[in-house]
Amino acid sequence: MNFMAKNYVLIPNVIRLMFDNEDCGAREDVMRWADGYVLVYSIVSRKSFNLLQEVQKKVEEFKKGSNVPIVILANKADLEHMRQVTSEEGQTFAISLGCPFIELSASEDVSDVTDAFHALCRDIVEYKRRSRTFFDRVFGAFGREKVSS
Ligand SMILES: Nc1nc2c(ncn2[C@@H]2O[C@H](COP(=O)(O)OP(=O)(O)OP(=O)(O)O)[C@@H](O)[C@H]2O)c(=O)[nH]1
Repeated sequence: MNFMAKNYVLIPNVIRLMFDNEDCGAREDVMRWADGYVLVYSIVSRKSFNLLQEVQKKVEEFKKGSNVPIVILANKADLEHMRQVTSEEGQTFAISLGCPFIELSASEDVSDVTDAFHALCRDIVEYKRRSRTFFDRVFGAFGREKVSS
């Protein structure tokens, strides 16, 4: 998936991390360099929702409270009869982080998943634009001119 916006072409490198246990060891470097995160839990698993909150704390720790882009995905919405986590709980969590919340069924409509990644890409572009420093803006452009000449 390519995502273009003004001065950026974003080529997402999607790495799937599973947090089924407490050991984050080898994944820590990946979590550190990521530009954004899609955090997924299953509405039929209270455990996955609880774990997600732990993962979010790790993200905050690695990114030093920099409000890095996150999208919360609540998967398996087709299994309503087995639901363990209410939509409100997911929504409240997302609101507390100030990030988008999408409840979906990956098995019923994959386009919702694509939309979620697009939303994240848009947030990453905006985040990078906002976090460019004065020196990046002035000398970044100057540096590029030198390289291309
Ligand atoms: N009904 C339903 N099943 C799903 C959905 N998304 C994934 N699954 C199924 O859940 C199972 C696990 O999917 P995986 O993609 O392996 O995900 P995982 O992270 O290993 O998740 P879990 O095994 O559920 O902890 C597979 O059988 C998928 O087909 C969904 O939206 N609805």
